[in-house]
Amino acid sequence: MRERNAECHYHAGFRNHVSSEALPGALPQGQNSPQQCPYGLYAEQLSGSAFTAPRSHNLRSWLYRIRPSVVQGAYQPMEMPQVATAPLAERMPDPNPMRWDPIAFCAGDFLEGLITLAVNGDAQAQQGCATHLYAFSRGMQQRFFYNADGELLIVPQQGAIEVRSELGLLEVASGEIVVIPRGIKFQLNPLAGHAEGCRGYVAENYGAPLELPSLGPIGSNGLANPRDFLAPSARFEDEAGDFTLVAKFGGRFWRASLDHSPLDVVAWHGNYAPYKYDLATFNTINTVSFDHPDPSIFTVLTSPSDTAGVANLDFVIFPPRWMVAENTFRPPYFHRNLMSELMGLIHGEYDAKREGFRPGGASLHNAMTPHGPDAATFEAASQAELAPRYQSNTLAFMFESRYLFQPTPQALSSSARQRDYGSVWQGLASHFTPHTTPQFTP
Ligand SMILES: O=C(O)Cc1cc(O)ccc1O
Ligand SMILES: [Fe+2]
Repeated sequence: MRERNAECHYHAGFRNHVSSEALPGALPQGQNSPQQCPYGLYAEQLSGSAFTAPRSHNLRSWLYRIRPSVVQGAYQPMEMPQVATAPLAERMPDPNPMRWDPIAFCAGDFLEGLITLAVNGDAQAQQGCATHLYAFSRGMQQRFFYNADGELLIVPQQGAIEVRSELGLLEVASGEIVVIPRGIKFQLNPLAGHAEGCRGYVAENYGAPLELPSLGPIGSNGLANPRDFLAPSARFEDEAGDFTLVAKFGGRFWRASLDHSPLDVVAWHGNYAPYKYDLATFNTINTVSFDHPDPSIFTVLTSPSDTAGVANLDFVIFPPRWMVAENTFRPPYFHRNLMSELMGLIHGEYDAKREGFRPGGASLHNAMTPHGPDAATFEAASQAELAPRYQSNTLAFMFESRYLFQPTPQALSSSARQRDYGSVWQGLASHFTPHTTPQFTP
């Protein structure tokens, strides 16, 4: 039976090896594939890495389920035209800075409310990512989904969601994130009481699974601490009916019929599972002397590429924090970077932009495109009194990648696009005074 309002139970720790059972004794002891599993369950291994990946990166879970996943109809192609995959048919990345207002809510479910903003890399080469926006208002009902093209990093901006997954239930509010690994079947619904609409951002990571960044000289604690990541406990549905399993595979959507709920895993063990994380638990580190450090100090999770230190995808946040830097222009500096930056705002205001960057909106600054504080921010921060100040009412984030983001045709032509975005810097006048004597402050 479906347990609608069951409590969520979590296992704490990043990518821990978890043993979880919804019925006592459902996990086989001492081995993975006994001749007969407890309760008449089927054993099925789900691997998220090559079998031969180094142990530190080896990901797999053993699922003990009512029916094995092979019990399903044939896959048929289906249309989902608003969701795109890299590479796009026409390759023409654009160096212009771009910004979008929040998109409108659709009356449908999570999949119908998903729109691709920009993509990079090549999904089949397992490089790069897609960035999507979602805005939906109803549950997936009889539909379930898995993504063979990448793992999903979901950033709710408005409205709490529930993720009913094969490995258990996660409830995720705005200010939290959830990561659903490649291949895991799930259903994403508004959490009860959030039917007014759910909106947020998704990074579909084609590359190496997200991991915690190394801390270098910071030491053994700080930034996102492993204990704050939560994986769900086993929880199953033994339900017959007409269900549809939607798969994203090779850049296309497919559907297969099912006569039972695919969320029928009674017990599991392993280290391949969805997880959630509350961004408020991020241990923010910043200067206590002068200057504005690079935003890599705010990295929550990173998907490394084959080149050390050059990420396939970084997930970076700009959380509430104390600003204490002395004799410093405190907001983000003007810059041109190798890495390409796609930003979103969960709530409040972002300190580089006075107006126009709205919660639920997005901005894009591709490699080497100049950007930074808008003219109003520059003028105000150049004159501001530099007392210690708590920067509250803010939670922005960045999907940062070594690969150029290419907006989709629908993002380029969208009415949500702010076509005059570049004008936010054009009021920056010359203040050059060549005939005065500079005042150096040590
Ligand atoms: O462009 C941005 O707003 C992101 C950003 C923030 C920051 O503090 C320094 C560099 C940077 O790219
Ligand atoms: Fe930037």
